[in-house]
Amino acid sequence: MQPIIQVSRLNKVYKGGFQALDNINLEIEPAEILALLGPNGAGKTTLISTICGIIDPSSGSITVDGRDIISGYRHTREMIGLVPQELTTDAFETVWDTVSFSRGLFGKKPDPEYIEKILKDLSLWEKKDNKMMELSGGMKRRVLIAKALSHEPKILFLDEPTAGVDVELRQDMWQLVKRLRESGVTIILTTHYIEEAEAIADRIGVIKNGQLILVEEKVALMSKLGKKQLQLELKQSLTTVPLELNAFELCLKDNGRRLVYTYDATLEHTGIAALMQKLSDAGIQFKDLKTDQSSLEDIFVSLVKEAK
Ligand SMILES: Nc1ncnc2c1ncn2[C@@H]1O[C@H](COP(=O)(O)OP(=O)(O)OP(=O)(O)O)[C@@H](O)[C@H]1O
Repeated sequence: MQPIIQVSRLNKVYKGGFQALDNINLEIEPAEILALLGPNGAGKTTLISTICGIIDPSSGSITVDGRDIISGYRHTREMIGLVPQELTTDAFETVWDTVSFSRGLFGKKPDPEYIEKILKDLSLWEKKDNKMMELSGGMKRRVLIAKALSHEPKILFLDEPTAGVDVELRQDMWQLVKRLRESGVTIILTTHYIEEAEAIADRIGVIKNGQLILVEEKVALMSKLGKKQLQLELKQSLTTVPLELNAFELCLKDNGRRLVYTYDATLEHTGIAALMQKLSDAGIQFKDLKTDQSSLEDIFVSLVKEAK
């Protein structure tokens, strides 16, 4: 299948010389949900703004639906809905007017039935005649999503969609994103919340210092979560791991005072019983033992550290 978005060797150097994107290559499939994770200032907003045509790339190319975003700007921009991070709406306009106006900006004929549907989907129907300034922060954020969907885009970018929203609204948004994907919309979101990526993404990309340091299927990434570590604090320190324990690929830490065994917790036979037997045969005694499980958060933190 042809990717709906293809980013090749993309670089962005801002005026003043700061390189915000460094040789980004990325393909996004139709109707997938891609979550972009990364620390503050990593380049997430710059990347999505460049794909949306709001920021000019310094070099490299981007195609959307097979068309170049610069030479085919009209078509590619029409394909895209963008929900920005900042709340930018006219305080005195009503919900209905602001959403309808956004549709008009794309030269689409008015379609009150469609606008009604999205307002209902976003639980905004009761507020359709309210002025923007009369809405809560979470509602304003939903209006931004309604605006982004007003011209029926095939691709939706959400820049930190649930920053500062309550747990209930966050769950609603996740449901909405999944429903949109089921209707064939491709979704790219940036987030600081690892549990958000875990809950809805098909793939996860990690950006650090303008570089895409990883893009992986969430399931594959999560399978790494099945890895657990058994930490054995030894009574007497070792200088090396005895040969007869080679099969367990143990790691010796803390100047030989700690042995670490990494195993797959999802397997029926973890190898722990066999390890215990071998340790006893070798006369290795331990004072204490504990297990650690890596979370997506650990994986993320270590990836970001490694990339320094
Ligand atoms: N117009 C600009 N001129 C110069 N530098 C900029 C400009 N916009 C962004 N930057 C810099 O580019 C880097 C990436 O910013 P960007 O907003 O893309 O990060 P981000 O990953 O979205 O961060 P956050 O999670 O904080 O929103 C930052 O160091 C930022 O200061």
